[in-house]
Amino acid sequence: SVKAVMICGENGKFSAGADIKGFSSPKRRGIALGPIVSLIERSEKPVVAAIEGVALGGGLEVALGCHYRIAHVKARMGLPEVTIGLLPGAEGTQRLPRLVGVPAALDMITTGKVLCLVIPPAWPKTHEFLLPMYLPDVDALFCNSIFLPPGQPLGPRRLSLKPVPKLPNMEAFLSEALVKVKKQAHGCLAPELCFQAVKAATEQPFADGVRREQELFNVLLTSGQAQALQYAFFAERAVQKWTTPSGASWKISDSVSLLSLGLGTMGRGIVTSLVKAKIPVVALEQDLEYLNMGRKAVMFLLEREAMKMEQGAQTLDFHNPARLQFTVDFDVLRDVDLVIEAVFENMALKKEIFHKLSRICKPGAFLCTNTSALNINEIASATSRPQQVIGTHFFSPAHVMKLLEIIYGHHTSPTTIATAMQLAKVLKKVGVVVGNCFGFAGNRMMFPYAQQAVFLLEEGSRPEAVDQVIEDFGFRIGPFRMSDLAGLDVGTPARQRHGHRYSPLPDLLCENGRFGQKTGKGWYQYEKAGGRTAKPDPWLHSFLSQYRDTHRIKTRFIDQEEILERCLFSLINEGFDILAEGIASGPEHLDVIYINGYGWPKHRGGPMFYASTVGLSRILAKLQKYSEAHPDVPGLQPSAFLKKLVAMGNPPLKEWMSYLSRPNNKL
Ligand SMILES: CC(C)(COP(=O)(O)OP(=O)(O)OC[C@H]1O[C@@H](n2cnc3c(N)ncnc32)[C@H](O)[C@@H]1OP(=O)(O)O)[C@@H](O)C(=O)NCCC(=O)NCCSC(=O)/C=C/CCCCCCCCCCCCC(=O)O
Repeated sequence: SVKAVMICGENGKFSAGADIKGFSSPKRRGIALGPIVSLIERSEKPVVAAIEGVALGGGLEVALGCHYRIAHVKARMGLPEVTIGLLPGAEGTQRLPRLVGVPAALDMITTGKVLCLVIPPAWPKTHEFLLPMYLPDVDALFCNSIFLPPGQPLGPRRLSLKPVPKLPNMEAFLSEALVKVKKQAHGCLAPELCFQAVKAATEQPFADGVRREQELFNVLLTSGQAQALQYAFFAERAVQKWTTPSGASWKISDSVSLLSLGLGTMGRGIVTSLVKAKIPVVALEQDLEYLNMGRKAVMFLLEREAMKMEQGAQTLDFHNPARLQFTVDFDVLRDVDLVIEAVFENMALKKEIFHKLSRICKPGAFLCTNTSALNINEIASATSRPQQVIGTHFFSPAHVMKLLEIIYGHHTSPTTIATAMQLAKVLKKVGVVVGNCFGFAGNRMMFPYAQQAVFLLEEGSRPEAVDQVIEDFGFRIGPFRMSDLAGLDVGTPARQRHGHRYSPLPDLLCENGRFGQKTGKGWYQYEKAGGRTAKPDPWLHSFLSQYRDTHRIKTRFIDQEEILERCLFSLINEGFDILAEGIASGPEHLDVIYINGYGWPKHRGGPMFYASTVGLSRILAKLQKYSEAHPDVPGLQPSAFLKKLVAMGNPPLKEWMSYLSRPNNKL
C-alpha cells in the first residue's frame, strides 16, 4: 500500500554525513554506505529526499540515491569529505557528475565547498536538483501531485543509469582542472584523489567507477592525512569551547558598541571585520589626516568585501553612521562597551593610550590591546582597571585571517576573557586563549623557526633551498619569502641575543637597502619595488659566501632533512616549553593557532600533532644531535617536558598534559 517514501532529517537538519569519529574506530571499518544508497535507488517505490538545513557528505550521497530531491530555500549542501582527508565514498563521486555535470561536480568534490541556494525569481517549480519550498508543506499528497504522475517509470530517475554529460573538450578540461587541483593542494592528497574518482566517472561505467572510488577511498583512509585533518576538525571545535572555570560569559549584541582605535594596517582590518560581523563600530584616530587615510582604506576594503557577498553593500550597510562612524573625538570613548586598541607596537605609546582610556571610558568598558608580543601586564598597569584589560592578537590581514590569539594578564578577569572569546565568535574567528609571555604562543614558537632558517644560510644553505623544503612540507610560503613579504625591517626574532648565537644577516641586508618586496630586493630579487615574483639573487649568494669567509665559517652542504628538522623541531621544542609553563592549555591549542594563523599545512594536523606522528623519541634524538653539533645555537636544547614525555614512554597526545604536575593554566 506504500505509494512513495520520503527521507528527511530531524530538528531542521537533513544530515551532516557520517560520524567523523567513526573513521578512526576499528568497529566502523568495513561498514559501507554506498550499497545502502544503491538499495534506495533500486527501490520500486519512488523515494524523495526532503532536504532542510544541511545535507553534507554521506547525507547528500543518500539524497543522490533518491529519485527526487527537494530542498528548503535555506538548505546548504556539499561534499566536504576532502576537508577531512577523504572523498565521497558512498558512490557520490559517480552520481554527482551524472546530475550536475563534470565541471560543477569536480568543483564541489575537490574543494568541499558548501553551497547555499541562490534562487532565481523565475525558477521552474519542478527543477531537477533543487526546489525552493517550505518543508511543512511536504507531504505525501505534495509528492504525489508534483513528482509522481501515475505510472511514470522510475528508470530515468536513477542517476546511476544516466550517462555523464559530455563536454566537447573533456580531455583538455580535465588536464587543466588537474593542474589547478594540484596547485591548490600544497601536498594534501585528498583533492587529487577526489579528482581521480570523478575522472573515473567520465571514463568507466558506473559499477567500475564505484570500484575505483572505493580503492581511492581506502588509500585516503589509511594515508595518515585523513587522521590529521579529522584531528584538526575536532581540535578547532574543542579549543573554542574553552570556558573559564567560573563559567563567566558576556554577550555581544546589536546594542553593544565597539570602538577601534588606530587606523593603520591592523586597525583597518579590524574595523572591516567588525562591520562584516554587523557590530556597530566607531573608528577613532588621533588626527584628521590619519583618519581620512584610514577611512579611505576601510571603505575600499568594505567595497571589496561587499562585492564578494550575495546582496553586497546593502547587507553590510557600512554607509549607515549607526553601523560605522569615523572620528577624532576622544569623547566618544565615554559611551562604548569595548575598545580594541591597534596603534603601533610601542610600549610607551600603548601605556599612554591605556592611561587615557582608563580615565575616559565608562567603568564597565573592556579594554583590548592588539599586540603580537608586548607584555599585557605592563600595558594593564597604566590603567586603574587591569581586570578589564586583555590582549587580542589579530593576524594580518585582520578581516581575512581566522585566528584571534587572546592573551590574559595577571589581573584579567574571567568575564573579560569570556568577552574576548565571544568577540572571536561573532567575528567568525577561531579564538584561542593563551597566557602572557614574550610573543605569546604563536610568535614565541615562530622565533626559533626563523632563527634556524637564518643560521642555515650562515652554514651554507640558500634562501631558495630553505623555502623549497618548507613549501614542499606544505606551508604556503617559506620563511624567506615571508620575510621579504612582511619587510625585513619588521622586527625579526633572529636578532635576539641573550648570550646565544645571533645572526646579523637580516640587519646586514637592511643596511644594504634590501627590505624585501617593497624595495624590490631582500632575500630574493624582484622585478621592481613592490614586485611579487621572487627570483634567486646572485648578489645574495656572493654576499653569503663573503660573509662566511669573513667569519671563517666553512660552507657545508645542508640536506633537506636537516633543513626541515632544524626549522620544525625547534618550533615544536618551544611548544613543549610553552605547554610546561602553562602558557597554552593543551597541544590542540597550539595546533589550532598554527593552522589558522601561521599557514601550517592542515593535513599535517598542526606542529604538536605532527610531533606525535613523527614520534617524540625521534624528535628528542634529533634535537640532541643538532644541539651537540651546534652548542651555541639557541632553540635546539631539548625541552625538559619533551624529555619527560619520552621517559614516560611516549604517551598519546591527549594524555600529555596529565604529565604536568601543576595546573595547566593560571586562572
Ligand atoms: C555544518 C556542521 C554540520 C554544523 O556546524 P555548526 O552548526 O557550526 O556546529 P559545529 O560546532 O561545527 O558542530 C556541532 C557538533 O557536531 C559535531 N559534528 C558535526 N558534524 C559531525 C560529523 N559529521 N561527525 C561527527 N561529529 C560532527 C561537532 O564536532 C560538534 O560537536 P561538539 O559539540 O563539539 O561535541 C559542521 O559541523 C560540519 O561541517 N560538519 C562536518 C560535516 C562533514 O564533514 N561531513 C562529511 C562527513 S564524511 C562522510 O559523510 C562520508 C561518507 C561516505 C562514507 C560513509 C561510510 C560510513 C559508514 C556509514 C554506515 C551506515 C550504516 C549505519 C550502521 C551503524 O550506524 O552502525
